[in-house]
Amino acid sequence: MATTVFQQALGTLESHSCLSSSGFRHECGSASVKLISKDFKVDIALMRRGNYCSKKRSFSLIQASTSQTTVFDPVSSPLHKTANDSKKKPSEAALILIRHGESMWNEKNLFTGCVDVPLTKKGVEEAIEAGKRISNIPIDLIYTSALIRAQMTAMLAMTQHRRKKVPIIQHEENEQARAWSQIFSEETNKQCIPVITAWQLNERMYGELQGLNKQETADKYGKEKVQEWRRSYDIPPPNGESLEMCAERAVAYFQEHIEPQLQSGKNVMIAAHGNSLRSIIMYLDKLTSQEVISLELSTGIPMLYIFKEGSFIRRGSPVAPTEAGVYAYTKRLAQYRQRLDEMLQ
Ligand SMILES: O=C(O)[C@@H](CO)OP(=O)(O)O
Repeated sequence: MATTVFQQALGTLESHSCLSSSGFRHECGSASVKLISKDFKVDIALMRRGNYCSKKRSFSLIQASTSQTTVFDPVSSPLHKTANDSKKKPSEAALILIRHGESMWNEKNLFTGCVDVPLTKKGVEEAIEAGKRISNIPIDLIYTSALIRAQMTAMLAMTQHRRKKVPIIQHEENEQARAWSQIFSEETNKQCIPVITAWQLNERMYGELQGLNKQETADKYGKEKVQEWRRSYDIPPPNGESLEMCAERAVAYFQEHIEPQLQSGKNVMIAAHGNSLRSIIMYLDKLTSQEVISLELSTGIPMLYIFKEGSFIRRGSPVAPTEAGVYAYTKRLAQYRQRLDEMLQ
C-alpha cells in the first residue's frame, strides 16, 4: 500500500491541531483505577484538578448487558490484532458529544429545560448533517438524555454512519421491559449499538422560565438578570437548576457510568443538551466557573474528544467525515478509518 490513511493524517496533524485549539485549557488530570475485588468493584481515585477534583469515588461497576455486547469492529476485532496487541488493555477511545438539533421551542425562542419537545425540520437536517461528519468515527455505545430531542438527534445521526450498525434503545425500566426487548441472534446483536437513556443527562430544569419567551423575559426582568439565569454557574432561575446543580447529576453520571466504558476501550457518543453538555465539557476541559460562562454550544454540532491514558484530549468538531486531522491523533482511529474504506469499497 502506498500511503496509509494514518500517514496522510499524520501529515496534517499539526495544522488541524492549530485549527481546533479554542482557547480552552486542554491539560488533563489523571485517573487511577485499582481493582479491589473480583466482583467488579473498582476504586477510582480521580485526581483531577478543578471543580470536580480530588473526589475519591468508590462504586460498583455494573456489568450491564449493554456493556457486554460483543461487537465486531475493524479496530478491535481479534482478526486484526497481533499477539502482542491482545495482551494490552485498550488505553484510548473516542468520545463524541452532540447537542440536539434545533427543537420546536428553540425555533420559537422559548425556555425549554426539561419539557420534552421534538426537533424541527431544520433540527432533523442538522442531526443528519452531524451524522455525516462523524460517519467514519467508531461508536460502540450511545448515551442520550431521556428527552426526545436528544434521542431523535442520536438516531438520525446514526442513519449516516458507515458501519450501518443499528442503534437499539435499551429498555431496562423493569424486568418485563428487559425480557421483552431481548435479541436472540448473536449475529444480529453484533450489528447493534446499545443506546442507554439517562434522565441525568437531561437539560437543566429551567424552573418557572419553562415555556416563557426568552426575549419577553429579558424585556420584563432585564437583559442582565436573564443572562445571569442563563449562563452563570451557580445562580438558578426561579425554582430551577443552576448549572452547578445540573453538573451534580450530569457529571456524576458521566463519571460513574460513561468513564468506565471509555476506560475499557468503548467508543461512546453522548447526545444531550446545551447545559448538561456544558457541565460535562467544564469537567473534561477543566474550565473554571468563570470560563464556563462564555461556553456556548450550537445545535447539532458534534465535538470529538480522545480519551487516552486517563486524560481527555479535545479534538474539536470534525468538519467532514474524511477530515484527516480527526484521525491523526490516534493510530486506532486511523486504522479503523482505513479498514472501513477497505471493507466498504
Ligand atoms: O431553553 C433551554 O432549555 C436552553 C437551551 O435551549 O436555553 P439556554 O440557551 O437559555 O440555556
